[in-house]
Amino acid sequence: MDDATDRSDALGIDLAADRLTRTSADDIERAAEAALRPRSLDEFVGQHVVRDQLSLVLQAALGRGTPPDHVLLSGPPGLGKTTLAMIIAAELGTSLRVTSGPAIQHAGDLAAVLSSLDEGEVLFIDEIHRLARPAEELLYVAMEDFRVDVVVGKGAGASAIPLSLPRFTTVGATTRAGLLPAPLRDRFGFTAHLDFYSADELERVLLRSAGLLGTALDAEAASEIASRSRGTPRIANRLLRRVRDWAQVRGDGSLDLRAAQAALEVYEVDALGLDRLDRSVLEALCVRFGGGPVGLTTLAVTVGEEPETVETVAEPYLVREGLVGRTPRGRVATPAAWAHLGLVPPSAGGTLFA
Ligand SMILES: Nc1ncnc2c1ncn2[C@@H]1O[C@H](COP(=O)(O)OP(=O)(O)OP(=O)(O)O)[C@@H](O)[C@H]1O
Repeated sequence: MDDATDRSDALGIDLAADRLTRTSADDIERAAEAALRPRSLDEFVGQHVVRDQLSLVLQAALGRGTPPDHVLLSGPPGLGKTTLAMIIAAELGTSLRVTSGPAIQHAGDLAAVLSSLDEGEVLFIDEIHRLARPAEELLYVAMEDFRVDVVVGKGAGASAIPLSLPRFTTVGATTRAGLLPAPLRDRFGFTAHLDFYSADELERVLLRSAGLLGTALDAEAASEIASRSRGTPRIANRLLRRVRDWAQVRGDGSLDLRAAQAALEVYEVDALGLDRLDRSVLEALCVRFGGGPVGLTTLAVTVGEEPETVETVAEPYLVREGLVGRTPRGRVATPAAWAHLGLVPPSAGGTLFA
């Protein structure tokens, strides 16, 4: 049994269910991530307000001996929503069942998951905004009344047989809270939004991860990687693994500033931490559309991505860094975007290199 499986088992995670929703390449990446996941609220770095609020919710529930209210976690990818769901189950001393909106094609799929839950379990629904409407409606009733209505037969002769469920806690995760219908949102007693991490917090994530990987990361290297991790622990951990590769293959094994800078150059992570997708979006905005405004769909087609990927993966960080603005007429490049690409905005003399 590998370390990741070991840790997952320790948290009672239903890996088999998780695998149903993942490709094998994702599995490998997730196994590497799993080994670095914090396992308790105390180990979870940053997000102080969310941690404090959640800790209260969990302690109160434990004190009462009843499952806590349903929890909704929103925020960009890689900020710790899945990790928090696992921590919630671990802190409650119960097991976690994992599924996702796209994995549930029909209401019957969800009914099957719900009816297999044990008392007090945590049901994690990743990408909950992508649940099909009939499944969503079934979930309303399950979350509120701990009941599913199993429909038997078709057409006029169909009837609903109520099936009561054990009390459980839903933890929903979404990168797009705005897409959740109000009736579903209202059924979560606690909602939290995870924000990008500061460089200091990411340094702590990195030093902790390096310790778990059994490597010594020096302070300068930690600071360099943190500043190029787009405020995201998943990216910080991924870059750390790439720096470790570089140090092992091309360096002398030390995870120092030289190794960090050289590896980040090989992997085309620029000074702001922008990756290829971020830069394609900026370049399309500035070079192709003269700085905008341009609609999300057009922008996504230009960079060869789904609009949802551009909107949830690239855009939040570009907006936060002040490189892209969102206006009612579409996305616009800010002066900082032109400067970052080394270009001069058209009003200042055309899309020439500065
Ligand atoms: N607060 C944190 N402290 C330490 N490590 C963290 C923290 N948050 C996330 N991580 C690390 O980042 C990785 C990604 O986190 P996680 O899978 O929970 O993100 P997510 O928000 O669920 O992403 P997605 O929306 O893509 O599913 C985890 O493996 C974990 O090691």
